[in-house]
Amino acid sequence: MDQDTFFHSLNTQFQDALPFVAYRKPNEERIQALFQHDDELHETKELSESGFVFAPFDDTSKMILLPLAASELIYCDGFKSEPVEHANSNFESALNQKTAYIETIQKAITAIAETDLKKVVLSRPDYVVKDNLEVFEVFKRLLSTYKTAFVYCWYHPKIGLWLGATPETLLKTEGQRMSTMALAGTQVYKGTTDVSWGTKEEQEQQFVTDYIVSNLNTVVEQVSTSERRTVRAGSLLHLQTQISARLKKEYSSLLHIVRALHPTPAVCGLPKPEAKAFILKHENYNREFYSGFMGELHFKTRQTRNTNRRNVENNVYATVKTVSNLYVNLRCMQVLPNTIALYVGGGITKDSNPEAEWEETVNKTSTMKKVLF
Ligand SMILES: C=C(O[C@H]1C=CC=C(C(=O)O)[C@@H]1O)C(=O)O
Repeated sequence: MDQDTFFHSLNTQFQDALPFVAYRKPNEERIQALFQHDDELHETKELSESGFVFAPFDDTSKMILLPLAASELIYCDGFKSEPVEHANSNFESALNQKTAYIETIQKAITAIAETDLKKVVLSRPDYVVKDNLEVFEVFKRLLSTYKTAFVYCWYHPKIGLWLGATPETLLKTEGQRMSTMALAGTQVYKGTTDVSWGTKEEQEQQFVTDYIVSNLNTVVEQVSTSERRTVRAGSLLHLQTQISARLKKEYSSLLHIVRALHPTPAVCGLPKPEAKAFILKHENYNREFYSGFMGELHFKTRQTRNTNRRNVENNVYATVKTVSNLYVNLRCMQVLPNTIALYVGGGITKDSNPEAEWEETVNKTSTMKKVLF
């Protein structure tokens, strides 16, 4: 489908107040959209259905599903990126937001010194006042600006409207293979990925890798980890380790694996229960879908393989694979009446400097502010 028809269909679905998601996976050309036929709110408890899941941070709250069986799937292959002028990224944050955030960071540093807590990811909403947001123009700007991210626009009339461009994969599964990543540590991109990292960032990222590997050990086998490398996410850099493994037969349900991972110490902390309790007690707002996860559940992909060049017709083997692609909902915004809520956070450890942690969240808001106008 061409770009104009694709965006026209999205607009019609939105005007009709019907649920949809439009998204592009990292480094891919194709934008896909799932249009649900009615406005029913579907929930998934087991992650066993085919469709698009949108799950909150709090793993005791409802995971929303746009079921493939109740939706139409459309594609756009020829999206033309447009140069984006990033003029308006300097929206000011209220001063009292800063004071409150720094106080919470200080409480976290004290808790880390005095209890078993080793790392906690604190976050905050940042509000931008804006009337009549041109949602699909913002979505196009996200698509044009963040090619290596998972870029999405998700809507359900009974839940709300979210957009984002996240650098973090939660989980990919294809048949018996799975992969994930440990992403943490942040610095501003200054023209090169050849940078050095402080001990705080290296330790923070190592916590995430160790946690993922040890938690996965119960549900997978043959775990392998890549070298740690620096990756770019828009105007920021992070440390990343890729982790892959084979699913154990008895644990190959997606829910088992997601439970072993989500919420990872990249968005929650360590130990997980203590970090989560700290967040729920001290953050003073509801994260909802920020730092939750989202993506394709059990999509069937058909792969053809040619085994004999001479007799093509009789030797094309088609295998149908079931794949799931889930991403952590970071660098995202929620569109509210006359206001946009941007959500940003960062990992706090014993070595955190509160002022620098505040600055890190300010830098993270720029991912979204750059595409607002
Ligand atoms: C929690 C966020 O980022 C996570 C992912 C990468 C680096 C992070 C950090 O440096 O703290 C965070 O763990 C966010 O962007 O809101």
